[in-house]
Amino acid sequence: MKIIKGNIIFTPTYDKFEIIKDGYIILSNNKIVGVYNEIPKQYKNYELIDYKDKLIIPGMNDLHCHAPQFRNVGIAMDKELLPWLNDYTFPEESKYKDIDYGKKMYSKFVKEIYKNGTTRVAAFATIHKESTMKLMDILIDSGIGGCVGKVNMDRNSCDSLCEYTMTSINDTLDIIKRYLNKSELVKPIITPRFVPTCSEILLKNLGEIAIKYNLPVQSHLSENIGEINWVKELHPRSKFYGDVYDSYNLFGDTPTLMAHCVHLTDDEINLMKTKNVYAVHCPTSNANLGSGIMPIRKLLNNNVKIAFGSDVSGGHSFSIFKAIVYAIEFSKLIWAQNKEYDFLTLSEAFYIATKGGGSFFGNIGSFEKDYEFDALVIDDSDLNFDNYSLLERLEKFIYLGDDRHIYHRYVSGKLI
Ligand SMILES: O=c1[nH]c(=O)c2nc[nH]c2[nH]1
Repeated sequence: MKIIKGNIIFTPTYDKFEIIKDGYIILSNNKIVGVYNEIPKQYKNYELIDYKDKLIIPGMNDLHCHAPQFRNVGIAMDKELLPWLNDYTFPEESKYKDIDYGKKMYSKFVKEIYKNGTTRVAAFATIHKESTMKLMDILIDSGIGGCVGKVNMDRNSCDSLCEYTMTSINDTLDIIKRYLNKSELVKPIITPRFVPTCSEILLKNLGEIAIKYNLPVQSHLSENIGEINWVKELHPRSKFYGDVYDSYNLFGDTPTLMAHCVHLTDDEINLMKTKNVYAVHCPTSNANLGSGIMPIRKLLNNNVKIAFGSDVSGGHSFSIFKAIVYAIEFSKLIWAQNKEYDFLTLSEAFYIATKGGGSFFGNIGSFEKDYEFDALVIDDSDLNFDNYSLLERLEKFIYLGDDRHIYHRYVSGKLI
């Protein structure tokens, strides 16, 4: 048992912050027993870690990013999705055939997400088996939790990234066998890159593997109009983009993340809701690649699960705090044009970054009883120069802070 003391802030629900000044979080192993104003008598003698006036908040969950695009973060944003993939992204990802390059760049990537307060991540690797396993090992060593996908693509890619279908399937199976039980915190995830780069036979096999091993799925959905039209051409009988994944058991038959979701049809939204498919909102990427703005209020009104993704390197920031800010700002731009859709509040965005995204991994992202203790300790002393309330301090840190304000990071009860 352990006791953590400080100014505790979290969002059990979308609509409100729970704030406990000088409060106590009681931990039993990696899980939360409760949050209290005073230490209950029976716990008085346990070890206490006193963070004094610092803020203690849940860790950030990044539910969509591309680790092998590390080199390209902050550059090469002058094109829309499909030419951007061909001209900048695929050439960079091809380099991960070289395991030493993979090791070097994946180490930098993991350091960067660690710095920015990400405690759980869902990451795309590349098609390359050896480099993908390196990324998994580096993540395991870092203490950050999450899942990593070997990317599958066997058509419509450059030669260096176009796999033989059977190689794609066998390499995926090999990684699953090696990593399914290697770590409690880092697991494999089935990762068809997106419909245009996956043949039907590949999609069919990946759906079967996901179900057989009960593995989650991650991919891209309805990000860009050119991409959506291409999917229509490739699959003329499908009702909408997500219907292609659905027909191969890759749309909610196991827990599923679909990144972007900018241009969804109403039927697609309904299916996402019915099958509990997460829409992963990647606001900076959607802006940088000119894809559009995810209609977040419409999705929330339709009870679709939402998480945030940094989507590096379409996105230029590793910080999920920045995703919170951009998501709020973009929702205000939509609201300014159409008052039918209320903008996102701070508590809603904070909930999405913590408990919303965390729910993909289990009881993660809140300080309620039985949640795993994933947390950030924030030292905002240089931002806290007047009589700000605790909520104002959090807001100021979210808008103005950076990794230098993150004093400690916990994942599943362990200081990392
Ligand atoms: O933003 C994106 N980044 C990618 O790497 C990608 N691949 C397919 N679709 C994609 N969208």
